[in-house]
Amino acid sequence: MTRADAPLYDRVAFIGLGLIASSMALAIRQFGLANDIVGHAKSAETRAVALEIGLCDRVYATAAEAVEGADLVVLCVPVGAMGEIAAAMAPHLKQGACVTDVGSVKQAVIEAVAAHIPAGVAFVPAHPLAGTEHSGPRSGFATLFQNRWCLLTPTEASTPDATARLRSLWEGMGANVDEMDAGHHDLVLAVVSHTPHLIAYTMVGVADHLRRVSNSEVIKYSASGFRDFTRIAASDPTMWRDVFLTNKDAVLDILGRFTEELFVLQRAIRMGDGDELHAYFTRTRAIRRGIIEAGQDTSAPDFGRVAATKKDV
Ligand SMILES: NC(=O)c1ccc[n+]([C@@H]2O[C@H](COP(=O)([O-])OP(=O)(O)OC[C@H]3O[C@@H](n4cnc5c(N)ncnc54)[C@H](O)[C@@H]3O)[C@@H](O)[C@H]2O)c1
Ligand SMILES: O=C(O)C(=O)C[C@]1(C(=O)O)C=C[C@@H](O)C=C1
Repeated sequence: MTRADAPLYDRVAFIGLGLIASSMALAIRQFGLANDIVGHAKSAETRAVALEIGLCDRVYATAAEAVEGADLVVLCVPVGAMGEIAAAMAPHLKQGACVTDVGSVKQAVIEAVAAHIPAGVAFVPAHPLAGTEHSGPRSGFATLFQNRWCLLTPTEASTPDATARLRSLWEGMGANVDEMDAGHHDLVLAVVSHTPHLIAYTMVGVADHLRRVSNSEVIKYSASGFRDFTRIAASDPTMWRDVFLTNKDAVLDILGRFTEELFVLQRAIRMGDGDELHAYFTRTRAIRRGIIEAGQDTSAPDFGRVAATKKDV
């Protein structure tokens, strides 16, 4: 990636200075996508870190102060906190500004935020499909979004100009951008991200109940599959609590289907039905290969890897 010919925004304001905001701030600086970066974090310690490591030019103790004069406002807080923040900052937004967010769930964010957006301000929800299990201002890195998807779910308050500019920002940070309906987004993410996280949390919980996570055996022998589950299960508890509370219907739908599939495999194992198991695993292997052939970044140890055979990784 090279620097942009001209910055896309004069001032960008980040509300919440964790993994996604810090990665965006670093990428925006590296690729010259904005002139001025400001931020709001609740904690004085986070604000101090953001200045110390050069994420922000200025930091503010309130969202209202941070958004004053900003051309782009990026909400980077857990999904459950978006509505409260939107209400507090709304009267201070500049005319002509664009508000976006990076929440992992889209319908709930739109419901919580859209009503607060004043006339003359655009609102373009977004979701980068990139992350790690780490949190906070020191966890970001400028290459997080390279060759990853960012999904935009435009609303009635998304003007074509604001949407096109935001698309350019994500492309400028290395992402591939698609647009889709928020409800469809939430269903797709329930399949590819939310339910897999729940399964990882559950599997680590099972091992914990067996009292073998903290003692030597599980740690010592968890070289591959289980270790990937523990990475995922180390993700931020607040963020994921909010994801499950706000994408409830889609997750419960996919979880129901997951349970049915699990019973199919459970029955095959009980009945000694090797053909069923082999056919099933052949289908899942093909999915992994399809992802690789489609050129998706599989560098992070992810669910595709858990579902693949050892020969593939
Ligand atoms: N971590 C991921 O893998 C990932 C990927 C894509 C999108 N997201 C989404 O991005 C958003 C941010 O996630 P993150 O990983 O950067 O989290 P993070 O925990 O690293 O950072 C979140 C920040 O928000 C702050 N915050 C929480 N409530 C707040 C409030 N009421 N007012 C002000 N600040 C508040 C926290 O103090 C923290 O600094 C979430 O909505 C999440 O769903 C996360
Ligand atoms: O790689 C990880 O650690 C992630 O969990 C990232 C991941 C995902 O791929 O499911 C998690 C949540 C997001 O909303 C987007 C991306």
